[in-house]
Formats: sequence, C-alpha cells, structure tokens
Amino acid sequence: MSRETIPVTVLSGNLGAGKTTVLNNLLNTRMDLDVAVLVNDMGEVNVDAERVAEHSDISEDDEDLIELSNGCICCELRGDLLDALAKLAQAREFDYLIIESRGVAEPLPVAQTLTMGFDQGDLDPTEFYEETGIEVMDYYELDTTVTVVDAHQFWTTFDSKESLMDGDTEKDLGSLLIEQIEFCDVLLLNKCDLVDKETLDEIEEMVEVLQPRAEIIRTEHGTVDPEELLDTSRFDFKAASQSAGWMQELQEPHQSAEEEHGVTSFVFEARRPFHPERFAELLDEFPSNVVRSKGHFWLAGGKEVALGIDAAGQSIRIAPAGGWIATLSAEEREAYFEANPELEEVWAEEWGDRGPRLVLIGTDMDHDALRSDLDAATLTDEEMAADWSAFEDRFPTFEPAEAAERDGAEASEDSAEEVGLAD
Ligand SMILES: Nc1nc2c(ncn2[C@@H]2O[C@H](COP(=O)(O)OP(=O)(O)OP(=O)(O)O)[C@@H](O)[C@H]2O)c(=O)[nH]1
Repeated sequence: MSRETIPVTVLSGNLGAGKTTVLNNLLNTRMDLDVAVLVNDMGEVNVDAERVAEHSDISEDDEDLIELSNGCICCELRGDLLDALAKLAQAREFDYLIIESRGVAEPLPVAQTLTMGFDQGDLDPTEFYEETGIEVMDYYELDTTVTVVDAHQFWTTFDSKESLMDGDTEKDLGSLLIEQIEFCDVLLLNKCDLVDKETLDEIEEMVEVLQPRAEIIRTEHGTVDPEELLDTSRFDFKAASQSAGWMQELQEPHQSAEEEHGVTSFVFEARRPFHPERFAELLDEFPSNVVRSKGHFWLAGGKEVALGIDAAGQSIRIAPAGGWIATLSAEEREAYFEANPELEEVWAEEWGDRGPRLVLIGTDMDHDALRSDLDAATLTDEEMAADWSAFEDRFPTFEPAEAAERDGAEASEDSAEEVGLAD
C-alpha cells in the first residue's frame, strides 16, 4: 500500500480502560496494513510496550515499536513525539501508525501536535527539527481519534474527585474522562461484559449528550473490527474541537425533554450580570449532578470583558472570553452584526450583548431549581443601580487587553485559571 501521508489513529482513555487490550487485538487481527505503534507509558519502564511486544508480532527491538516513557506526549514530550515520529517515518516504510497515549493524556493536545507540529506557540524546536526541518505533518495525517472508556468504572470515575498531575496542572479523573469523551471520533465502551444492559444504556445516553458526533461501539475485551478504528478518515480538527454537546446546545438551544435516564441539558441566559459573591457561592455549592457547564458570563464590575466558564467534574476554569460587542465602536459593531446577523437577536437595550449564557448538562437536574438559583445570583434592581465595585469579588481579574475578540462562547485556554473558589 503506498500513499503520500501515513494515516494515524490515536487511542486515548483513562488508566486501565483497555487501550493496550484494544491495541493488541488490532495487531493480532489479520490486516493488509503494515502497522507501526507508538506507546507512551507512565513510568520509567514502558510496561505497555512490553505487553504489546509480548502479545503481537511486533518485537520490542523492532523499529516499528516506539516507546516514549517517563513523561506525557500531550505535555513535556511533545517535541520528542514529533522527532520520534519523523525519524520513524524516515527510517522505515509502513502503512499506518497507531499511538497509544498514556492514561492521563488529553486527546486535544496530542491531535494538535500531530496536525500543527512545532507551530504550537509554546513549543521549542528540537535540535533534530532545527537541523532537518522535518516534522510530522510531512509524513502523517491524523485519521481517527479513539477514546476507550471503562464501562464498569464509568460512574465512579465520572464522579471521582481523585486527582492526577497532568503536566503542571492537577486534574480530577472525572473531568479528564469528560474531555476524552468530548474529543473523539470513535468511542469504545469497553468492559461491557461487567455491566448490565440498563447501566450501559445510561452511560451511552450521557456520552451521546456530551459528544453527539462520536460513533459509540460497545466492546468486550477490546474486540473491535479494525475497520472501525483504522483508515476511517473520520478526523476533522474543526468538527472535533467544536462538536461537544455543550457547544451544539449553545448554538442551537433547545429544552431537552426528560430522557429515560434523566440526562438533560439546558441553556441559562439572562440580561443582568452575576453578583460576584453570590455566583461564587453558587459555584462552591453546585449540585454534583450537573456534570458539565460551559459558556460565558457577565460579572458585575467587569463591563468590558466576558468571562468564560468551563466546568467538568470537580474542576472549574475561568478565562477571559473576549470583549462584549457592546464595547465596540458603532462602525465595528455594524460590521460585526453584518457578519453575524443572529447576534441581533441577543441584543438588549442599554447593555447590548452583555449577560450570562451558560449550558448545563447533567443527570436528573431540576431545571427550575437551577434556573432560579442562577437567577438569584444575578443582580437585583437595587443592586443594578448600586456601586458594583463595592461587591466582594473572589474571581480572578483579567484586563480587557487579555481578552481576544469573542469567538463563540469559548474560554481561551491560554489564560484559563483553575479556580478553587471555596478557598
Ligand atoms: N473484564 C474485562 N476486563 C478487561 C476488558 N478489557 C480490558 N480488561 C482488563 O483490564 C485491565 C486493564 O486493561 P489495559 O488494556 O491494560 O488498559 P490500559 O487502558 O491500556 O491501561 P493503562 O495503560 O494502565 O492506562 C487488564 O487487566 C485487562 O485484561 C474487558 O472488556 N472486560
């Protein structure tokens, strides 16, 4: 098989979800593809690589098996990953590459590394790259991103407060799981042998709300038709990064009916800012059945900048989400409306587009109670007329200059601050 670029499948999934089992199954299935494998393991010794070598035709000394240990390919090993892949492609001909990322790796940065190479802003070029100018995009094309989910541990992980270090940031397992679900083309719901049908339906319903674009496949012991994972051409960076359920909900809001297992989502919108202290208190006490919330909001005191909120599991990230359109000059605003006519619908007298717009996804959520709690966190008539700078405010402050032009409702990752509002 010959082609210009080598397609790549990336396997992600929490610790022990079954990535290596899936990989070994794939390698043991007769395929007319010559597959190379890159395994990124946690510790100094690459146990997964040994197991791949043990259970397949690929040997550990084989050039087709690369191990990157003692670091994470989505953080500190990104440069190493680019070099290893470029060298691999130069050294040998093969048709397909499978990358098994380690248990805590986020799929998005791995996908970015493969699609953008060294052009990622914060990545220093390696010696190899400086000398040769060769990098991944010259040889590879991301074909499919796969998340392996442990159905048996699903709800435990989902609710888990247990945290892991992911590079410099601490992440709880629940939010990692959500990120992995939100960013994939194919989702393997593995270990189905350990779970009853009703639980599986319940998990699937949650996954469908969080990630409507993914193909969900139920598996036992990682057994899956290779055609579902290799050479599918399903990966599309833009679609993948924008496909999460919350994003669709914000773009086409609808009140979802109570589903069989109570997984629902709704959009909260208001024309007033949140009171900084009341909103912080609400976030401190946010019900645990709200599993995902995302969007932007207006905080009394910050008339210039919209703040983005991105909450998954136990972690809440706040970041500037751009300036309000209302702060633009009349001409700029005109041009903005021409390009985005739908924005005229969210325009209100006096405050323009300022106001919270959040989507909440959860199980058995009491929409009315949540809506009224959120409403109660916005300013009262009296407070609207008061001096907003006098309100106690525990939120991080961002200067207008930090806020790039608002792009949808997304919080910019670069300046996000993990907030522990309770502290
Ligand atoms: N019962 C059952 N066990 C499974 C299944 N899939 C994998 N396992 C077992 O679960 C354990 C973890 O599987 P791995 O394939 O090592 O998981 P992993 O995601 O590669 O794990 P890390 O590399 O540690 O992140 C192993 O003992 C597997 O044999 C399954 O579908 N059912």
